[in-house]
Amino acid sequence: MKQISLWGLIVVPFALLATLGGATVYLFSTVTVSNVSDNVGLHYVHEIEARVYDRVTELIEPLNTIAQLNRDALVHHPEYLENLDFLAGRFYEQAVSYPYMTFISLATADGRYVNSTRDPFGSSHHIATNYTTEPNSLEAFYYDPVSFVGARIETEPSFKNYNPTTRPFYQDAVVAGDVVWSSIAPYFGYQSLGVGLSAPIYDQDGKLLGVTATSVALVALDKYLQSINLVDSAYVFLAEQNGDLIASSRKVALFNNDNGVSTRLSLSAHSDQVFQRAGERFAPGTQRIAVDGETFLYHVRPVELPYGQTWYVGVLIPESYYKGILTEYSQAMVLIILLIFVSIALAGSLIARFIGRPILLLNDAVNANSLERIREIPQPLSHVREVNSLGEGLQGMAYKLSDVLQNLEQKVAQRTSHLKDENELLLEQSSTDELTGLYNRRGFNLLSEQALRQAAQFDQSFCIVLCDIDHFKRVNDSHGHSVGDQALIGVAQVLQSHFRAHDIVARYGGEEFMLITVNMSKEDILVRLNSVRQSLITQPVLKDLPITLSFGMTHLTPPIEMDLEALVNDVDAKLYQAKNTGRDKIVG
Ligand SMILES: Nc1nc2c(ncn2[C@@H]2O[C@H](COP(=O)(O)OP(=O)(O)OP(=O)(O)O)[C@@H](O)[C@H]2O)c(=O)[nH]1
Repeated sequence: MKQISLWGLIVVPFALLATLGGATVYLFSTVTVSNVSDNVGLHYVHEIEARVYDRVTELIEPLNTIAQLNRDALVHHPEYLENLDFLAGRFYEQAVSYPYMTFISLATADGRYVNSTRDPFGSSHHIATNYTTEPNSLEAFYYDPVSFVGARIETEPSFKNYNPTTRPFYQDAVVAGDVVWSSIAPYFGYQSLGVGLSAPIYDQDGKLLGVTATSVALVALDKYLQSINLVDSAYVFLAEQNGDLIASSRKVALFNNDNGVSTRLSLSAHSDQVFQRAGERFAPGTQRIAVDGETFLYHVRPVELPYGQTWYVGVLIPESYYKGILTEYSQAMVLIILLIFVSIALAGSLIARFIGRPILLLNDAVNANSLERIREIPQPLSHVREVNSLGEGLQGMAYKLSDVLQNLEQKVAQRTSHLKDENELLLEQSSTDELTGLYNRRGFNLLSEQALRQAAQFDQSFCIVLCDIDHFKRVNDSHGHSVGDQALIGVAQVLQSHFRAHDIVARYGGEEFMLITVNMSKEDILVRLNSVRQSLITQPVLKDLPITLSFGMTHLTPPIEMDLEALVNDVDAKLYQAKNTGRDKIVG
């Protein structure tokens, strides 16, 4: 079976997963970026538009509310027209809460005029009338909480022959017979466009009593658009249906005053190319326009105002911005996923290291086939409890095995030595004749070859003698077998006592003895054999029962050339000869 390391088992799958996961997220995010990017862009656009929309309605609402309030009040209380100072105070107080409410005014059908005038840039707020000091003389006055029209403000300019009934705000309202928008135009003396509502006031009989009007400074919207924290290269504007700008996110003069004639700035006449292109393609809805290599998502939304008025808010954002955000987002996702997988792989690698290395160490120690190596395994082996306990278990086992082996070795040594002793005993027993204690035939065979080799090697004489007790059967028959045994033991002792310790004296058969001497002269041997014969006579082994021996003898002098078998046959033949020729003799 194919094997894989623990490290490979943990790290490789996570590395593959990281690659696969990263690639999948990258592909998915790339597709997603292209699919959802426009939605993201539009979402951003709609959010800006909604903010502009809210700001416009917030600015316009009091314009309408106050005009309506004042018209309704005067319709139901035409007697108020008798006290225009009171109305001046009322207008002033109405304007206080609205910083950009530049004018709240009333022009009566008989040409009197009163208003609350507020500087759109916040430097002054006062009352103006054209009747206080002299008819048709438009002058500025402080607000007075008691008399409403307070002291005249000398620093403010005054205008003679001011007849409000000839002014467009009055004329337009009368012609329309209802609330009407003024056209958007610059205020006299102020760098701000303004727009107003004029409401004609009729009594119960339908008779025109005058016109009340409100006006608001559109610089509020211009400032607001410039205050929006737009992304780089994004644009937002507010324009009328004809493309004339009301406000824009780029700070630029929205009108020109040339010798008292004012000209509004239109989108298509804007100095910025993006506004120009937006002006050319100015229509509600979503479009894409390209300017200088940059593509913009362009959306125009109508802002519906009361009395049929519609303005338009336009937003342009560069595609690179929102696509860039999404791409960055998706790249961050890919990076995070890769980081997560790499972290997991690293953690896995550490785990593999914590588990795998100690296991390899254990494996090496076990494979070394040495209990010593296992006993030398460092402790603690690992920070992982299970692996550590495996190491401890193995080490404990190695110690126990060592003890067992040591005991075993001792036992084997003891047993071996015992066996050796037993072997030696057995060997001795197997070479020794039990009855006489002489070598038996096996012992003789073992030693006689060795003696023959020695004599041949060292050029020594070699003598072999075979002797047999004469008529031994009779001994057994007449005295019993155990007496026969005593005779055998006695003869053996006599033979052995007449030869050297290293000479070989063996019981060769029942009552046959074999004798081998090396390096002993024939004469010396004959002397010894005869001495044996003599000893058996003088010192009989059995009382009253003389024992004689017959001998066959072969004595060789160097060089020794006969083998043992031939020598045995030779002495056997000589013994046979001794037996057949009267016994109790030596044939050699
Ligand atoms: N007691 C006793 N007798 C033995 C032993 N081994 C052999 N014999 C006897 O030795 C006798 C040998 O007899 P034979 O072979 O006929 O020879 P012999 O009677 O000695 O006659 P010759 O050799 O011709 O002189 C037998 O009676 C055997 O029973 C033994 O270990 N003990």
